[in-house]
Amino acid sequence: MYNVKICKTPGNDDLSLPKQMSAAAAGFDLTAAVEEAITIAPGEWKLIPTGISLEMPEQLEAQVRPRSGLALKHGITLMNSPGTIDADYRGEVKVILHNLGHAPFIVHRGERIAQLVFQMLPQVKITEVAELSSTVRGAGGFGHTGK
Ligand SMILES: O=c1ccn([C@H]2C[C@H](O)[C@@H](COP(=O)(O)OP(=O)(O)OP(=O)(O)O)O2)c(=O)[nH]1
Ligand SMILES: [Mg+2]
Repeated sequence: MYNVKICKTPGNDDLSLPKQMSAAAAGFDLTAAVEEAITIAPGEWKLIPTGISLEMPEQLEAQVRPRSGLALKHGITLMNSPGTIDADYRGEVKVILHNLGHAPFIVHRGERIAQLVFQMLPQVKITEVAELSSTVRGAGGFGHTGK
């Protein structure tokens, strides 16, 4: 169990903290901290504040992921899905909502717009070498094994 601290950004005391909607939900739903409802036209994307900032242990990252219901019903996804929240980021978590649907999408204050999933990060050190080991796959990729 990891302890993650959450701070509400000023003016957002009325909003709920990121919340799991079932006992073992992977995601903590994020709410829109827009002052007034805003509209995202079809094809447009907008940066939406969530009203929180985080402090998590360095072994973790947080991913911001779309909600499947909004994707299925309204074509709403995230421009950079999954968004990456670094453990040393102390700013407000924001979400780049992208309307791939055919109708304008209205974001209301307090609406659940995305979800935060915490992940373990392996510690990695990068080393430059002249050559890599050979494998059967080699450089084959991008569908080279067929459909
Ligand atoms: O969907 C997102 C993605 C990022 N961030 C914040 C947290 C993250 O730690 C920081 C930087 O994100 P990223 O590394 O993806 O963006 P960048 O374009 O590389 O910016 P930077 O140069 O600040 O790292 O922005 C969000 O709030 N929401
Ligand atoms: Mg970066």
